Amino acid sequence: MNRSLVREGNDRDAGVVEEICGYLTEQPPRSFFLFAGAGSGKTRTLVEVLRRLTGVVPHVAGSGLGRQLRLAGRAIRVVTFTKNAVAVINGRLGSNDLVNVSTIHSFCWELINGFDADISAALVAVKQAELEKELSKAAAKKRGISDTDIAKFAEIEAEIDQLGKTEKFIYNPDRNTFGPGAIQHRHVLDATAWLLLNRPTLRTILRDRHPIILIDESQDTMKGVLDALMVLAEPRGSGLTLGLLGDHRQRIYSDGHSDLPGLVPTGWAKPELQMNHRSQRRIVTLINQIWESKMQGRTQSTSGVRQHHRTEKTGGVVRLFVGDASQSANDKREHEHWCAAQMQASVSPDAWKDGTYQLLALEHKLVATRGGFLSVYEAMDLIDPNGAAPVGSGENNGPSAAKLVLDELAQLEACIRPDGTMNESAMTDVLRRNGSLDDLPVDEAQRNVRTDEILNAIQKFARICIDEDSTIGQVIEPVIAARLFEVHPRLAEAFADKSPPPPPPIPRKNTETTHARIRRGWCALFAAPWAELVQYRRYLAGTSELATHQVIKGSEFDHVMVVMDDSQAGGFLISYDKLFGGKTLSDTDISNLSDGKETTIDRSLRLLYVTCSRARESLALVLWSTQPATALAHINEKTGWFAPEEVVVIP
Ligand SMILES: Nc1ncnc2c1ncn2[C@@H]1O[C@H](COP(=O)(O)OP(=O)(O)OP(=O)(O)O)[C@@H](O)[C@H]1O
Repeated sequence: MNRSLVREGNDRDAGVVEEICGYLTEQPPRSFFLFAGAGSGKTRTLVEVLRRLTGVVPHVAGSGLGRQLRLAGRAIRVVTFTKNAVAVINGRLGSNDLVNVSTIHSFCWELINGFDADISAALVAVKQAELEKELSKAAAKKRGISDTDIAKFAEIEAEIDQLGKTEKFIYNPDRNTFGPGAIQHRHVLDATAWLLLNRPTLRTILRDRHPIILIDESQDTMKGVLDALMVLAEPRGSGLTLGLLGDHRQRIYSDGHSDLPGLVPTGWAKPELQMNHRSQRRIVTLINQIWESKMQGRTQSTSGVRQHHRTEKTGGVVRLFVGDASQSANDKREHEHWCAAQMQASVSPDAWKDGTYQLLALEHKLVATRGGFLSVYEAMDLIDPNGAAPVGSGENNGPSAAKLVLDELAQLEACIRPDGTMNESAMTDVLRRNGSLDDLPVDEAQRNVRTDEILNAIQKFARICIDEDSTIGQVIEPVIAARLFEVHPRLAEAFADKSPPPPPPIPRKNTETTHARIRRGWCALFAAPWAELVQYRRYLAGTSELATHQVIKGSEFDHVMVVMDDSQAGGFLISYDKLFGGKTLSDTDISNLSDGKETTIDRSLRLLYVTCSRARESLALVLWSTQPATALAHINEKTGWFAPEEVVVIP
């Protein structure tokens, strides 16, 4: 179905809702891929389609579909990337029994939960494939299979054995689950993808429940699940219709397909949203230019819809600040404040004050450095790499084994007055809430002994807590000794073990067993400053003005500063310095390029695209380059992205 009317201005996309309703109500219905760029109003489009298909807004074909769904007890399934997105769609849609909205994790778990024997078979098959991959990787090593490799194989084999024996699996889509039978997010997605392809009953159940599935952020949706659903949706009329919404320019996870639009079957419809309702003209122009730039080192195509800004959004301020990467982290932080002051002078006196702009960093380690909680973050990352940082798709509570320091002790610390004394009534509340007073002895004398023990421990805790030099190990010592709270067995065991940490592995030379990594993490956590926890907890809770690109999916802010500092990024997959010409391409980049494989430039460009497109009004890009003069020359002569007055040298 083509849009019969050519629309202009802000109404350019006004026909897309009707177009999609048409595809989904045709006989047989037609799957589609909606190309929806940054700020294009994807959520609004989705909600308007759902309203029409379920009879909330009168629509002739839509109300017919709604009636059929209701009579058959079926519902349209919407899969989104974050819990927040689920809440937004449900909020806008209102109560509607013909639509189920959930994250991909909940969707998959609802589908497979209870089929324990099947989950076991699927996970064993997936792990077996992983083991075979590890075996052939190790066998190909020049120096032969190492002892650590053998230990790693044994770990995987033990996992396979365990999974094969598990009779009941437990899982919570919103947080990491522990204990017998507990499986993690990745397992649930892997098992679902495997089962959809290998168990016909599950396919029938899915089609019976949800004849239409709409998937938001499809560019980042785990390939395995997406592929399985795409198989089920073919041929047209198979009983399952898919609607994928996405923007390949905004792909930031390696889980997603590298070229989703290229994989969409030919019979699918491909509607497009062309507007960017979010940003001012200058920002929209910049993101168009970034995407279209044919720079050296790029393999991904420049395909994608050139966006139009709203007619009334004709302003916007963009600056690129370039400084020397060899400065200390503290100097960089101070200079970033200086950049904010320059932005304030260019934008308005009310903008760019502390707390009024969002700082986006490349990755968690950089945020942790800027936020002053690097030791705690690195330790938590060793303890549980999946739980240490906020990911945006669920509640971020940190590693669950470290709950004592992240939760109960934070509550207790909040009862300490600035002079170091305790607010006793607040403290009693905390103890009561956490069940610490439940088991007081009945005998009065013993009861008094126990209460004294508790009070002494709390006083000691308070004293150590307010000392800025205290380590986490020192603070928790009296708490554990007096058994003030229930302590996770893994924390208790790690604290009791006084052996030194194992040495860290040499990067790219040797691997490390999971056990050794976790042990290093606990040792690092006990040695880390207690004072860092405050910032770390804020970061986890999402209340800090610092964030990484991963958690800002779908978010928007008036003023955004993107800090680009490869030296503190802690990875080699991304390099802004290469993107802006401060560094030349490596041999690996050049070999990837000639093999047509994704390069550092491809990944860095997409990240830049995502971060820049979060800004509504103004955008400051701060590049810390190893060769600032070379980068500046490249920026001015080669990119064409910035006017001369938009490029500022950091003194
Ligand atoms: N038709 C519209 N008219 C006016 N404003 C709109 C319209 N559609 C969306 N907006 C506004 O534009 C902004 C971006 O919309 P939204 O967050 O839904 O975009 P998105 O497509 O999800 O973007 P992204 O993929 O970048 O997260 C929001 O502030 C939204 O309220």
